[in-house]
Amino acid sequence: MTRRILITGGTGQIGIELARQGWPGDVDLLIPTRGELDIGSAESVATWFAAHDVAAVINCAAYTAVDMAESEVEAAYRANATGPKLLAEASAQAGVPIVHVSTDYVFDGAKHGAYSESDPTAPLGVYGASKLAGERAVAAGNARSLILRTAWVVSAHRGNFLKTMLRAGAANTKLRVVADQIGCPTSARDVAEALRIVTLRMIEDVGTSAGLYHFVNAGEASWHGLATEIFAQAGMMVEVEAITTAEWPTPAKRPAHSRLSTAKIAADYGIRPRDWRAAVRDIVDEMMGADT
Ligand SMILES: NC(=O)C1=CN([C@@H]2O[C@H](COP(=O)(O)OP(=O)(O)OC[C@H]3O[C@@H](n4cnc5c(N)ncnc54)[C@H](OP(=O)(O)O)[C@@H]3O)[C@@H](O)[C@H]2O)C=CC1
Ligand SMILES: Cc1cn([C@H]2C[C@H](O)[C@@H](COP(=O)(O)OP(=O)(O)O[C@H]3O[C@@H](C)C(=O)[C@@H](O)[C@H]3O)O2)c(=O)[nH]c1=O
Ligand SMILES: [Mg+2]
Repeated sequence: MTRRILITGGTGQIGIELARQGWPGDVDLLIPTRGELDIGSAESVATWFAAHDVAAVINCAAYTAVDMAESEVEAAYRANATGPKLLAEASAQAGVPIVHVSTDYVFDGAKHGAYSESDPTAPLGVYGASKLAGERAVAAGNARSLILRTAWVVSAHRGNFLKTMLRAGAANTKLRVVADQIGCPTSARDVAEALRIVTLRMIEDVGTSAGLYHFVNAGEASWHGLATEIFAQAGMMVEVEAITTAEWPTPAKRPAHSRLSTAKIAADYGIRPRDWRAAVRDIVDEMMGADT
């Protein structure tokens, strides 16, 4: 029997990589456009689930514009809190698991070690707060739920810091980038692989570990360190000046230290992420080889 998996956010960074994963032959991915399934609309979600039978849901749809969220509060909560709530309830109703993606921005960044799943959350901005509301709605709405927090996602697709740097570096010989925000740069492809593994386990329901998990690539960097590595890998001569957060004012406050520990997903799922530099190399190669 075919196992159908609903993937929302199929045009986003992680959604695109999920579609490219090597799935078992009996898995059929259903990847509706936002027009076909608007996760923020109760009517759209009800209509879609009435018309389709699925074995699991992976929610990669979200409002991800961190600075714009500060002024577009309703839009952020619609996609990041209402949407996950509706999907959790619809999947629970159908008796199937939901895997939901969340973010390091649920933390305030005051901790100096890596955050574990049991650390208290305290988002600094609207994006993080709306994502935290989404996490809670998913956990409350479906007992068979797994929330995967990731961070600093980069890929050859859509908008992300790596693509911003390559574009800015092509137009400027010198850039200024904050060096006092530390996190874990993470490949969308590697997140997608982790999502594939946990989702198949959730469907099979054998010794399944539901709940909260962190997945990021190994190592840590500042945005300045990430930019420097991107230009080195791309062979671009761009001078990257290290600046402080105060020297780059933005509408949203961002966590200073948001490294995530991956000890739990390693222990429960055997997932051991590679170093972020190897992940960046693959993306730069992909972008230099062909235009995506
Ligand atoms: N980017 C990052 O650095 C990080 C992301 N995350 C989380 O990972 C997940 C995926 O992020 P990423 O792939 O980068 O996101 P993108 O911004 O690349 O893509 C967002 C996706 O969500 C879709 N979408 C937005 N609103 C709706 C809606 N109402 N109904 C249906 N679809 C909608 C978009 O569709 P359309 O093309 O129509 O706009 C798009 O497919 C999100 O949960 C995000 O919070 C976590 C940590 C870091
Ligand atoms: C473009 C640019 C940004 N910056 C700074 C601004 C900011 O502090 C930092 C990162 O900028 P960005 O806006 O690209 O990153 P941001 O959108 O904050 O990235 C976040 O996105 C959401 C969706 C997440 O979930 C997080 O994990 C994280 O990946 O770099 C510079 O210092 N110089 C520059 O030239
Ligand atoms: Mg951004």
